[in-house]
Amino acid sequence: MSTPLVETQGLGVSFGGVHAVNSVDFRLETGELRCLIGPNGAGKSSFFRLLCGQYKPTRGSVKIKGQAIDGLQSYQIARLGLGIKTQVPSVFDGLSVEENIWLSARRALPARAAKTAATEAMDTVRLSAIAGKQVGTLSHGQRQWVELGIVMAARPDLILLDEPAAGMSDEEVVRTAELIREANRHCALIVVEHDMEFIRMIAKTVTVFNRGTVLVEDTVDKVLNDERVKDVYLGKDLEMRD
Ligand SMILES: Nc1ncnc2c1ncn2[C@@H]1O[C@H](COP(=O)(O)OP(=O)(O)OP(=O)(O)O)[C@@H](O)[C@H]1O
Repeated sequence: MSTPLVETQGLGVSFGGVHAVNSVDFRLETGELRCLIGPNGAGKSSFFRLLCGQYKPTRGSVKIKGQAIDGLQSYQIARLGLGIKTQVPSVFDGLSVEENIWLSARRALPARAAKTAATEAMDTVRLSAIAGKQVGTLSHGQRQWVELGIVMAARPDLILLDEPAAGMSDEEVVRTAELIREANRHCALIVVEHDMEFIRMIAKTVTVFNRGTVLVEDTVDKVLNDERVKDVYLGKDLEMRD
């Protein structure tokens, strides 16, 4: 079997008596698109933070491309090919969409490769029509897409997205789903999201967290019909769009 892009074994982090993440064995292949769901407090954000080195594990390990990341700083983990939209290093409101995306590419790559990567990222997020617009003047949805373009421009192998559809209109959600599928032609993604309809639009495999552990991992249809999943969401609406 080939080396997975991400692999965790027995991964856990605790805060006092709270086991935010507990004994998680997780595997993501190169180029995969995976959604993480789970009720509030299930451990999804903590798991993300462990993957990018923001939290140090209390137990277990995280490997990216076969390399253990313990002891590495976040910037060193980013150099392994990890892009995180919630941590877009710098979005300059006074610069244009294109300038922001180009700067991100140039920070990560030599000049020639940066030009290609920036052009590709602009294509992926379909913002050519507003390439010259100042980012500070954009709508919430457009800004999210610019941020995705900024992450894409650095040519990561894996992007972590935390609730990319939050606060968006139905139309923006559909477009965001399309952009994520497009981004997935270039790299793997792990997406944490509460909006189940959005998950249906993008997901193949879904990992369900509950109380810090992986409850189920399966196709989106099987997961959404799984009695155990329905149980953990009991009393909380599975957020469905009409
Ligand atoms: N830095 C921290 N200090 C103390 N407790 C924490 C910390 N980070 C997470 N926790 C606790 O760990 C548990 C899991 O939290 P986490 O934010 O990872 O869940 P989540 O699935 O992302 O929830 P949500 O969907 O509400 O964002 C919660 O009980 C939370 O209070």
